[in-house]
Amino acid sequence: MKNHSIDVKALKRAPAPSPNSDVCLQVENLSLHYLRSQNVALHDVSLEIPRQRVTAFIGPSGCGKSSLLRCFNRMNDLIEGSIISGHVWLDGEDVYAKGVDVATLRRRVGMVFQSPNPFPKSIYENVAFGLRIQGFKKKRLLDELIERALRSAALWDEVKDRLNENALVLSGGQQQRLVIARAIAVEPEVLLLDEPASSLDPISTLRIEELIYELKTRYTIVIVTHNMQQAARVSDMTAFMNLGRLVEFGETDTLFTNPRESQTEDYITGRYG
Ligand SMILES: Nc1ncnc2c1ncn2[C@@H]1O[C@H](COP(=O)(O)OP(=O)(O)OP(=O)(O)O)[C@@H](O)[C@H]1O
Repeated sequence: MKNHSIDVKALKRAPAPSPNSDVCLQVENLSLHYLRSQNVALHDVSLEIPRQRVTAFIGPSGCGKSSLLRCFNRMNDLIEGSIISGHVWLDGEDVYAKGVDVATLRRRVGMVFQSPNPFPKSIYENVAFGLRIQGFKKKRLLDELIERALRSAALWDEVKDRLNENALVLSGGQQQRLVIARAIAVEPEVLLLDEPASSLDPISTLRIEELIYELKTRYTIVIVTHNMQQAARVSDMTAFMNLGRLVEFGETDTLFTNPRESQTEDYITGRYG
């Protein structure tokens, strides 16, 4: 893929941080600016995302939550005119280093968006998609891996007898679990969830939240949510952002019950703005 939008020169070389097995993603002095936008989207953000835990990004609309999430698998590369500086390290590897294979990075750091976006193909083919790209061809192995992914996404029992039906006939909640199955089929290390339940009804939302709880035993999960109750329910760590800055980051229980910063307190108590 042509990398036309990242100002690589702006990324100064920095020594790799010392490896820490509890930390999956390290973000260091990360700033991001979109040429088409007046505001700086991210301003000097530094934080460490713990491994196999759920980290939630909360904050008012436009504060940079999704932009930060997209830096983790270089989805911002796809936005022409994004200028980034600072560092993101995945397991000690610089995500923005010259020569990084972005397709491999995106396999390691999977992403699920707000609206379910299955391909207009069968349920089976949706989950097979990434596996085929990875070179899996044998039907028996594919069947096994697809069943495993659908079971992990708590969808197998609902679709096992209709794997050849078009994915678009599934309900919104089922489609979102299918997209999660598609992401986890290729065994990523990190799962980025950008408001994964915001278009779903309360029961489907609950299923996604239960699923997140189960998946964190195997994956590092980062979720963007507008729903503070959801952040409090599903996450271990929470980052509160405002105007492109990371205001506060800490254990979810502490951040919601005893925030350090008055801005955080104003936001979580609804006094913001
Ligand atoms: N593709 C883009 N092109 C130009 N500017 C953008 C683009 N995407 C986001 N921005 C700008 O970057 C800033 C941060 O946006 P971002 O979507 O990351 O915030 P957010 O906290 O996720 O918002 P929301 O909660 O409303 O989804 C905003 O000022 C936004 O207008």
